[in-house]
Amino acid sequence: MNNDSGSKPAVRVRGLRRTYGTGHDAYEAVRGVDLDVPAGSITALLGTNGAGKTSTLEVLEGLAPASAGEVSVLGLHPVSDRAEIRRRTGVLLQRSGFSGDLTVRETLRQWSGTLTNPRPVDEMLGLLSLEDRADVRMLALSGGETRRVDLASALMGDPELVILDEPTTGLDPESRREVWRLVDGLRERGATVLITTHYLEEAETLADRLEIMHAGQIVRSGTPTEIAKGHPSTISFAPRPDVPEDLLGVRRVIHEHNRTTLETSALQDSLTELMAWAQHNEVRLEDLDARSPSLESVFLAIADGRDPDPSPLEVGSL
Ligand SMILES: Nc1ncnc2c1ncn2[C@@H]1O[C@H](COP(=O)(O)OP(=O)(O)OP(=O)(O)O)[C@@H](O)[C@H]1O
Repeated sequence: MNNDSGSKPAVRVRGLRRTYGTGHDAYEAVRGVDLDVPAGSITALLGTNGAGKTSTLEVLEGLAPASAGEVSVLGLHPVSDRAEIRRRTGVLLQRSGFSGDLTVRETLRQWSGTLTNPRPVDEMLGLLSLEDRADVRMLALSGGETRRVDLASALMGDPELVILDEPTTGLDPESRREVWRLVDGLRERGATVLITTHYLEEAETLADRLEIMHAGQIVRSGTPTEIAKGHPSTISFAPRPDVPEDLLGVRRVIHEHNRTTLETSALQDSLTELMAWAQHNEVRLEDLDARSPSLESVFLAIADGRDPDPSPLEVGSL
């Protein structure tokens, strides 16, 4: 693979805006996105439904023009240099564009004919565990199998940059893990990967960097640990309306119908005091759970508007 992008980001986006429709019907789906995808990294673009991830990717892929802003992909312009970018990039769209009449092998063979330096069809069939489906027509495949053919075609040209829009949606847990191994392997080959996903575990497992998008903007950037840092840890148990609210480190006590949750900035201190209170009052805390801040808690806070700092934040640079 010829990765000559040096230390420059493989993808650089500044002030990207994208509007659908015009006049009264205009809707701005992307509202000033800045994004760097470092060369050789796996970067995950995460977001709530309708956050603008696909709308952003479509501009990078040269499928749609930006309303405003600057975009460079492998140092090139997504529209005017589209042919060159396509040669060096593997793209997995959300929807497959292959005809249903051809078999899997015929589909990949046909696709292979459009590439400059394709990896062998049989190698791709093996890589995606599709050998025993090779002679089945595309229309007879399951959703997960179709997704794997799409992925095989995206990776066949041994691309420098791989853009994967929800690569594991519709896959069972085992196939999902296979795809993770495959994506991880791309990093070892020196490729740059930009992936969108709804699965937080996927983003945490795979990505070097996360970009969290909400309502058309990037609201958090950094490694999973950096992003979770600063968010509260939680201690929760079966409902206890009598639990003291002034335990060391506790910022907030949430009483829900089936659970009491303490948010704390000092997990061990709060837990120690809670246990002392429980012992002193002979209280048994049923279904006790204590956890450090997770990407999930940050994501949920963003999704339901509880994000303590909704302004764009470059956590990684702190
Ligand atoms: N062709 C279109 N015309 C008008 N609005 C659109 C169009 N395509 C997308 N949108 C709107 O733009 C917003 C962003 O959509 P987009 O598909 O980019 O989000 P997403 O982050 O990829 O969402 P999801 O995770 O649900 O796939 C949504 O509110 C969507 O309804």
